[in-house]
Amino acid sequence: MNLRDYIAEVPNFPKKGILFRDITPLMSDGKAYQFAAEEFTKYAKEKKATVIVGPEARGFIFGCPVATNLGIGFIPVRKPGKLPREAISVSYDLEYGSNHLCMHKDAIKPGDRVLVIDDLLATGGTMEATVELVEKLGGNVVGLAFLIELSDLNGRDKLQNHDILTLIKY
Ligand SMILES: O=P(O)(O)OC[C@H]1O[C@H](OP(=O)(O)OP(=O)(O)O)[C@H](O)[C@@H]1O
Ligand SMILES: Nc1ncnc2[nH]cnc12
Repeated sequence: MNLRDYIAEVPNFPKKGILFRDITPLMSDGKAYQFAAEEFTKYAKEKKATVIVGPEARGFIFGCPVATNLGIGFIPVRKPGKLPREAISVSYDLEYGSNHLCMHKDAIKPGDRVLVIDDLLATGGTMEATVELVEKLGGNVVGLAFLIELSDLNGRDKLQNHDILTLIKY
C-alpha cells in the first residue's frame, strides 16, 4: 500500500511558508490506517517494547492502536496544564513555535523499553523533548517511529543514537 497517496498537502498552514502534511485522509481510510498501525506494531514487537509513548495530539492517533494491538500500556506526553498529577516538563522548539511538554512523574517504570510514536518528524524538537522526558524518568528508549519524515528539516540530527522508523519520507 502506498501511504503517500493518503497524505494531503496544504500550503501556508498554519503559517505562511509552511507546507502542512495532513494525515486526516489516511486516518479516515480504514485500510490505510490499519496498515500504518500494523507497520508500527511489527516494529514495536521487533524492538520488544514494553510501553508506547506518544506526544499530544497526533502521537496518540498512531501510538494508541499499537499499544492495544500488543496489550501494552500507552503513556501520553502532554502540553502544559493538562496532566492532573505531579509531572515533569521540558521546553522545545518546533517548525512553527515553541512550547513545553509534560509527562506524569510516575508514568515510566525503571527498565521500561519505550517506543515513542508520532505522526511526523520535522525539526525533531518534539521528539527530542519527549526522549528527554522518558530518559529523565529512567526509561530505555528502544525506538522512535513516525508516519512521515520531512528530511529537509534534519530532525534526525537531534536524535542521533536512536533507531528510527519512518513510513513516508519527503
Ligand atoms: O519535529 P517537530 O518540528 O517538533 O514537529 C513535529 C511535531 O509537530 C506536530 O505537532 P504539533 O505540535 O503541531 O501538535 P498537534 O499534534 O497537537 O497538532 C507533529 O504532530 C509533531 O508532533
Ligand atoms: N509541515 C508539517 N505538516 C504537518 N505537521 C507538522 N508538524 C510540524 N511541521 C509540520
